[in-house]
Amino acid sequence: MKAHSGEVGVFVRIRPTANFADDLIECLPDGQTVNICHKRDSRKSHDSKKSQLSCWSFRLEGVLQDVSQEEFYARVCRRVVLGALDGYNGTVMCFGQTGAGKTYTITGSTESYKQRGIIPRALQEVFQEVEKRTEHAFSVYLSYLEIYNETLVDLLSPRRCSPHPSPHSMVVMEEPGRGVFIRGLSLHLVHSEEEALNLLFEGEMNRIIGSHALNRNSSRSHCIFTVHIESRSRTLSDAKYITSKLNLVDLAGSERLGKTGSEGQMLKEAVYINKSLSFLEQAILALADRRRDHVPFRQSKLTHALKDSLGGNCNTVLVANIYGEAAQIEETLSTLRFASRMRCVRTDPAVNEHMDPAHIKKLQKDIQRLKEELSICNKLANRPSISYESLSEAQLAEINNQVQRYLEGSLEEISEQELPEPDTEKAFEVFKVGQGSKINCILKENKAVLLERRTLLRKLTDEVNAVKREIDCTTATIQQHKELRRDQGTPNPQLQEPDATLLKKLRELKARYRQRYDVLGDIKAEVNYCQHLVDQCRVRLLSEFENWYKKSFLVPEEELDVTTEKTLTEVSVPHIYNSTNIDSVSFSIKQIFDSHSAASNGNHFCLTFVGNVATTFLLRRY
Ligand SMILES: Nc1ncnc2c1ncn2[C@@H]1O[C@H](COP(=O)(O)OP(=O)(O)OP(=O)(O)O)[C@@H](O)[C@H]1O
Repeated sequence: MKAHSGEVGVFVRIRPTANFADDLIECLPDGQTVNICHKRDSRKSHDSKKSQLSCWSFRLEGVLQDVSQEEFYARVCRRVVLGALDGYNGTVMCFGQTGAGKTYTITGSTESYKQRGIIPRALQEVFQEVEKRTEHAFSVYLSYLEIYNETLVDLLSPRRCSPHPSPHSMVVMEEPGRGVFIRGLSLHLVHSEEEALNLLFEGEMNRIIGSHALNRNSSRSHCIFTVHIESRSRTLSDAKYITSKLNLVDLAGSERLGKTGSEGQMLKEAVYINKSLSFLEQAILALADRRRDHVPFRQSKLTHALKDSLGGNCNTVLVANIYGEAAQIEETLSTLRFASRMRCVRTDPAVNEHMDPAHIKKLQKDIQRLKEELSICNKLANRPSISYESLSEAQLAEINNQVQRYLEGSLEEISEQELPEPDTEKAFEVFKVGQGSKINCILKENKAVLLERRTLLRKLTDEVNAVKREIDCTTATIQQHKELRRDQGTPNPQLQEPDATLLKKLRELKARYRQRYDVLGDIKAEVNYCQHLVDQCRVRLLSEFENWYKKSFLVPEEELDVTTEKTLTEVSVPHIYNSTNIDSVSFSIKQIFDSHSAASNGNHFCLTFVGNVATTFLLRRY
């Protein structure tokens, strides 16, 4: 799903009633506008029967009247649910007066499957998607929070059965990287729609039982059902994973205190509800006002718990439930005012991506192990040591140079194998002019022959292609002549003079083509053979270098017995300077070279030149 950057999606849902106030509520055919007319008693008028008519127009994302639960879910919630599976936080929140249909919308009617609400449909969709999206491994957790009179209640708490459940142990917390969460609220891992629905029913049941036990009205609380989703790629073994929260919120009904005539417990409940809804409204006003940099989220448990679920990086949808009877017109009006304010809240949904440090460590270990395995495989396959490290600047420059020359045509092939590891680069140069000089010379010669043969091959190919083009052209001309004469009705077209010349030319061209083609075949075979020789030489050069390098640099110190005077062994210089950097070897050799004899560790060495190259040296020890 694409992030819907913009404003909060605000929808109006009208509860069906036989007494719909047609004269006061008008839903326009655009499906987005609802007009409300309200007759108020005129205070100024002495005649109490006289009343003033005021009208308001509200334009929202959608006004839904007489829509089924299925259609409502599809139009309003599906995108938010799918977004949550892609890593976007989502909130669907129902607001409205008591009895306007919030619970019906969020949970649905228990009477029929068809009338199930947003939560069961969202759970079904989540698990259907989890099945479909096989390239990701999903973990789904559920939590169910109730806020009653500023007290947090865990509707799925495993400790609910305890005789002293402690509702005060839960606290709304905020942590960088984790956002807002409720410390102490239980999270339940679910693997299927069925498991998830069982938890939903359990939570509903706990809500009813709790309200009976504590003598309170179950619909006088706010409820937040949250689906926590975590997903990791099964195909990419990266340490990234995404998380999201899908909050499905059933707010307590808003109502006027005076209207209900509540007292006692009911009055207390109504005061708490109105307070928290008014704080919600204040938070929304602050969110909608871009000049404000402080939003008073902490004024109530509800706003604090919903801090990162109202606008911001969240896909937020508000459902304003209204009851379209004339007696409820004031509540309808206030619900729609709240809804239109919510429309001004901006959202900028973003995927919640995280890095897993434990996974990074595991990947580092895997890389190390794989490198070791690879190195063993290379050794067993007698392959020269291959570097899997990123290339040095010098190597990159060399590759660029080779590519450039290849494109210009002065280089026949780009040779990756000739780029040894940075540590061994200098050693390789020494080896090529020293012990490996013979095979290196052969390689160079073979390469030169290969280059020359390839150039010839290219020349011949061009020639053969040119002859072929000429043949095609001559054939086409002869054909054109034939057709022209046939159209003109000229007798015996084959014997025309111009054609005889063309046919002769065609015969000559074909003969040349055959001859050149045969030569081309021979040259191709030669190129293949030379290529084979070059490859062989290259492998030999590199494997000999590897052996030399191992002997020279990697032989353990204790194996170096230079005290036996009798043995006459030829050792290359780096062997003596075991594990010494090649620069210091070159420097030391220069010193030895100056004196033509050297004493090191009490042993005598004699410097020998191989060929005429001063940089090629062997030490003879006695
Ligand atoms: N769209 C609808 N279609 C059919 N019946 C509905 C619809 N909306 C609400 N009702 C019915 O209206 C009654 C009141 O709805 P509901 O309990 O959902 O209201 P509420 O806003 O949650 O109230 P409260 O704030 O008291 O919890 C229920 O019997 C419900 O089945």
